[in-house]
Amino acid sequence: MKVTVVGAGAVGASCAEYIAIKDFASEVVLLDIKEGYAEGKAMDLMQTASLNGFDTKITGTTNDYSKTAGSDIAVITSGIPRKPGMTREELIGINAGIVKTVSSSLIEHSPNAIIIVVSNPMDTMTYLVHKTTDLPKNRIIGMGGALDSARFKYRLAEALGAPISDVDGMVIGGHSDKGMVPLTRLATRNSVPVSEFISDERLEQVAADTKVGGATLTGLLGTSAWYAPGAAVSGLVQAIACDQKKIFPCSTLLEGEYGLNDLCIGAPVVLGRNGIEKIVEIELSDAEKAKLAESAEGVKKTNGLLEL
Ligand SMILES: NC(=O)c1ccc[n+]([C@@H]2O[C@H](COP(=O)([O-])OP(=O)(O)OC[C@H]3O[C@@H](n4cnc5c(N)ncnc54)[C@H](O)[C@@H]3O)[C@@H](O)[C@H]2O)c1
Ligand SMILES: O=C(O)C[C@H](O)C(=O)O
Repeated sequence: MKVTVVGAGAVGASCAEYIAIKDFASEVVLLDIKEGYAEGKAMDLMQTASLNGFDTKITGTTNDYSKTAGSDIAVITSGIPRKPGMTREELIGINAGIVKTVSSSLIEHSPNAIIIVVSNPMDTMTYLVHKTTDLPKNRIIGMGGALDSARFKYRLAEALGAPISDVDGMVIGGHSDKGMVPLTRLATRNSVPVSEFISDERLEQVAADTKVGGATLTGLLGTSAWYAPGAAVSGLVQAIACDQKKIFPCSTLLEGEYGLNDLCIGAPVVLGRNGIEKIVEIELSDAEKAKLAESAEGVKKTNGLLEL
């Protein structure tokens, strides 16, 4: 199993590290446009192999896509991150050009690869890959919901005073400060609805904190987060590589599901060796449907800024 990660910056390197530590891939290729950077990150990571006990071979290259040839999975993290006070949508001007070039170079050398898009604004970048390549929809996956759901579970555990392993929950919708839809109604603590333990007001606060999870970290760090994003990407890569058939909320092209069309937005999907093997349609309440429709409007507005 060969995995390429384009962008050896904060998220790309974190994702490569988690993939290697889980030891399911034979090879991870890091590619960056900055001279020597991916090679340096790869060497540093390889020097953790004996310490962390993995055999995955990590190599780096400066923009040489021939080194990525034959990849089974390719992750796109290249692009600029936001700074405090910015929205993800403001990154579209620079990142759209990068994602378009990178996806075309990746596919040229790895025509069978499954592409995972991470660069922001992620739902729009995922849509851009659909619009500018001829890959089938199951092989284009946007990562956002897996991360947002991990943040939701963190906030839920905090509010409940419970261990995170006791908590389950999912965030669907757009990966944006306003567009996320944390499904509070369906969140559970060991199969019991969380509303049995905390007030509606506290649950609303959990949802609000989840939605600004990325912005909160950007304010603290001066740039956006990388550990949880990297771990979330590695989870998707592992589900595909190991044909796990796990459900994650991912940005996927909707063609009528949830009453939505012609956009990529977060919805639960089954991930296996063929990428997105099924879009799972869960019964939403009227309030949840309205929030998802509003989120979709926001994503479509950003998609409208693309020069297609
Ligand atoms: N979808 C998500 O949940 C999520 C989570 C975190 C970050 N992000 C996004 O991921 C992107 C990367 O974030 P980061 O913190 O790793 O940024 P970073 O600046 O640390 O790394 C980005 C890397 O991309 C490289 N790069 C730029 N143009 C390139 C090109 N054409 N080809 C190859 N490499 C190129 C840069 O040299 C840099 O090393 C940002 O757009 C950020 O907003 C998304
Ligand atoms: O917040 C950001 O800009 C990066 C990423 O989308 C995140 O949620 O951490």
